[in-house]
Amino acid sequence: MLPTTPFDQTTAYKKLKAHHKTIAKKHLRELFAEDPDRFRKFNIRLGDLILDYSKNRISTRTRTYLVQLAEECGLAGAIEQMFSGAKINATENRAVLHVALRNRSNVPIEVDGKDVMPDVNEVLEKMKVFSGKVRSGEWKGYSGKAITDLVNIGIGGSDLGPVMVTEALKAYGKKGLNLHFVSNVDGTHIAETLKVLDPETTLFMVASKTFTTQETMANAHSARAWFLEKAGDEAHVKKHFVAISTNREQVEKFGIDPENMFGFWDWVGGRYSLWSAIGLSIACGIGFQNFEQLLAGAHDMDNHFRTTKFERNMPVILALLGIWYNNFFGAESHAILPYDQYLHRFAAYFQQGDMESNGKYVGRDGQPVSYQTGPIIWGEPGTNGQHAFYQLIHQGTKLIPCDFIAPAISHNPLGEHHKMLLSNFFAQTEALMNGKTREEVEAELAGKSREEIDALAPFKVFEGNRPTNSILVKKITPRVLGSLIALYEHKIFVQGVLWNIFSFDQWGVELGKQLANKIYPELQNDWPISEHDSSTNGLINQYKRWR
Ligand SMILES: O=P(O)(O)OC[C@H]1O[C@H](O)[C@H](O)[C@@H](O)[C@@H]1O
Repeated sequence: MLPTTPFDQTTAYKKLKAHHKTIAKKHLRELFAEDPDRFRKFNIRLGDLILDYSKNRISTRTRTYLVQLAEECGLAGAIEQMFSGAKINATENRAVLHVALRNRSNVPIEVDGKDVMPDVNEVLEKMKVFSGKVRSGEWKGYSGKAITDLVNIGIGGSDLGPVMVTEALKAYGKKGLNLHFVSNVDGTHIAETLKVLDPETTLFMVASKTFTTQETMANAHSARAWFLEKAGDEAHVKKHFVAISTNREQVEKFGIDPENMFGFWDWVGGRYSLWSAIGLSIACGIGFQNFEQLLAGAHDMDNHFRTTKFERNMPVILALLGIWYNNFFGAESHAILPYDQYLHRFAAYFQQGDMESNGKYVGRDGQPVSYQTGPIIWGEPGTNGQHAFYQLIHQGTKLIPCDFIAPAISHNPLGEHHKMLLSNFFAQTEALMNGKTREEVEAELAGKSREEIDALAPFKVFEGNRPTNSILVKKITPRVLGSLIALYEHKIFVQGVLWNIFSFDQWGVELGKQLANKIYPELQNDWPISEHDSSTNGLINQYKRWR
């Protein structure tokens, strides 16, 4: 179902364009001074999460127009299509049903007339049994010892989600069971990982939706060779290798017992797959009950997203604010800044989630779009970011909307640390909003000569008016994390709908794979190459001389 009017031709877009001219002149300080009730008007709470979006360059009128934009672009219909299993990933002719993976209500969801929930639950049950055995020590390696180390071998969506979540929920980890993640085809990654491992007590999880990804297959073969060097007998492989994939045939070809295969389906996108069997390392790391809590948290957000009016709908509001800066203020990037060390891979995770989903210039009608689509996503945890790149956010020439995320309760309540951390969290959004006026700077420099003040003051003035969202959560529990991830997933979905692009394919990634596959055979001998441009030839030939 394609929208009839392009995004930038809708009535709401035109209204927003005109409205932008007035509101862009306003300072956030003025908006707050005019309306003491902004916090109440611009916050949304769901369970243990609160989104305060009052420090944005918006008024209630902006929100009204943005919501109209969503309505005109057919968002309500699009949400229903996704939840009901329509094949909205049209270029691959697939449904998009990560919501089914965490559908704790078990209400049937059909794809091609078949309810997917029994299959989903069957795999969850298998994950429960397996993770239980690994954690309890019942699962034994070939020499009869319990497993002490799990190595997830996967890349992209088969790596980033499990890494991010197991790091975020490290406080729920199990002593004596260590998790490792190998993704890069650079031999250093697997070599350094294996250095500290013992084949007798190591279990590899080869995670790949397609089971053909070059990097993952190369790492899996090297892991197998390393294992067999000590274990000797091929028959031992089944105690130390499991597969997570949609491709049974390739799994068998690799030599992994189908008994040890955890399946999922083509309607699970790689970057939305941590809720599926791809989350097996998560379930092993934090325990299946906690994994279920993670699913439950996502399900809470799914229900909120599906049923709440757009004005009060967290993912919709986050998405619309992103569109406001991206398409009206010309912002090119968006920073995600968690004030929580456990969330140190959160921004990296959503680099794939967002940029692989919405990094597209062709609309759903096959024509190039006439407006900006997905932003550049980046970020690091606070306070480290403050001492690195915040200078540019405060005083640079670029507008960078930021999401600040923090838990009220720390898992590690050590002395005054958490209060210090949170005082930075609150202070930064306030400072980004207010900036520092010339008067304030002069007051600060009181006592210095007029000459000194005039020389220094321009550099110490901050114009402020930098927009931020604050997401304050009670504590980073599995349930809260589930909601938080689903919040961003749906934000991405909403933006894709409004920009009228296909958010669930990734043809752009294919090019890199094809090109590498073409050059790979050319590196098998020492003959000079002349088939490429002079730069590529020059580099390859130098490499051949040096290696
Ligand atoms: O899980 P796999 O089939 O090995 O795919 C791993 C990754 O491959 C490519 O990079 C895709 O663009 C990603 O979306 C995917 O997550």
